[in-house]
Amino acid sequence: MPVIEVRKLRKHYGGKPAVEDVSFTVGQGEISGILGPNGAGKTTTVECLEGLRCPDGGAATVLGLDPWRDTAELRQRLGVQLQESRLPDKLRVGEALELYASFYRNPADPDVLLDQLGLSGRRGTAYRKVLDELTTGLDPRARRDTWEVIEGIRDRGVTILLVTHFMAEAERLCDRIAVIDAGRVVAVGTPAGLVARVADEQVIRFRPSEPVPDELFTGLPEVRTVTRRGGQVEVSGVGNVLHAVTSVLARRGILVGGLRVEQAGVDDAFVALTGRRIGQGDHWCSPGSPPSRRNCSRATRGRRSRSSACRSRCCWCSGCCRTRTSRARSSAASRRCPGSSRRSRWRS
Ligand SMILES: Nc1ncnc2c1ncn2[C@@H]1O[C@H](COP(=O)(O)OP(=O)(O)OP(=O)(O)O)[C@@H](O)[C@H]1O
Repeated sequence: MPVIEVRKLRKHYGGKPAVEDVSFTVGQGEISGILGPNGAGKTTTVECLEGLRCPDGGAATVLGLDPWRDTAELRQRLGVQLQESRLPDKLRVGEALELYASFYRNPADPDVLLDQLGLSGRRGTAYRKVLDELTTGLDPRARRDTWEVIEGIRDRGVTILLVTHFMAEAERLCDRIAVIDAGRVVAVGTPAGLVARVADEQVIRFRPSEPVPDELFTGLPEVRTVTRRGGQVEVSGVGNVLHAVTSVLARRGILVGGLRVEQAGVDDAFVALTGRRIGQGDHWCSPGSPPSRRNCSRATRGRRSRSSACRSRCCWCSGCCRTRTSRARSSAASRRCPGSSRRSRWRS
């Protein structure tokens, strides 16, 4: 039996669809990824699985439990890395662990956790100080360390649902990926399986010596998509697309710099499946890089404050199942969930 089963999940906010038709399963001990651009419905889907939101339609079970009806039981068995969270700044690391341990009938051993996270000896340190230091140090190596922690948890038999914008992260960690766009699952598969769908595709990247209109390439039968990143043009296509593109440029006397030809990866599969690249108007950070003005595209970029959405996404939550509780709380109207016998104070 799958650990997570989602069937035709639907959730609207004020009549506007956030999740229209989401179905996927996650097996025991898998790391399963949910990948999609901003507003795709990832958070809403995960919040339904955590029992934070009541779906308007469809069904979801986690460990055979209904997240909305069996919330108390489910929370004894579910760990969630929230997208944002707050603790008193001066709470000590040991106290924070004891606080969280007090929520569970069979909590994890704090000493083992401290050891696994390289925080032995920090039990008496204020948690904010530890987080600041960790965040500053979350360089590509720290990111890989975090990936190893996640893999270690999986190796102990824990099932992980991971919401991420990082293609490299999804490719490295996930056994399977559900690609969500506009509230619908557009593909489910292994990273290799998704790439295989566009396996015959090549991506050509170059900087032209002068501006070139998209139409120069979109009219070629070999070309599938044309996208731009700054002055760089990316043309994806099949067959002898390299010859077709370079020929059309040569005929116009346009020189190219930084020419690179790549086989398709997961991000190319994403483009092929959704028709757009994560990063076009989305909050997008380069894999393996700490958040910075260069690689964070939202208004929060460049800010280093603790409350920065950019930082919380990039550093702390991109690798983990996460949700946006603040939004859930603020939008919370008391209402009855269809099929539920309980009334909630703050869920919507
Ligand atoms: N509480 C809410 N009230 C109204 N609309 C909401 C609420 N929460 C989400 N939405 C809308 O629902 C849609 C899906 O949002 P959701 O946060 O689930 O997507 P997402 O894929 O997680 O996006 P992101 O990557 O930005 O977190 C978006 O259009 C969003 O604006």
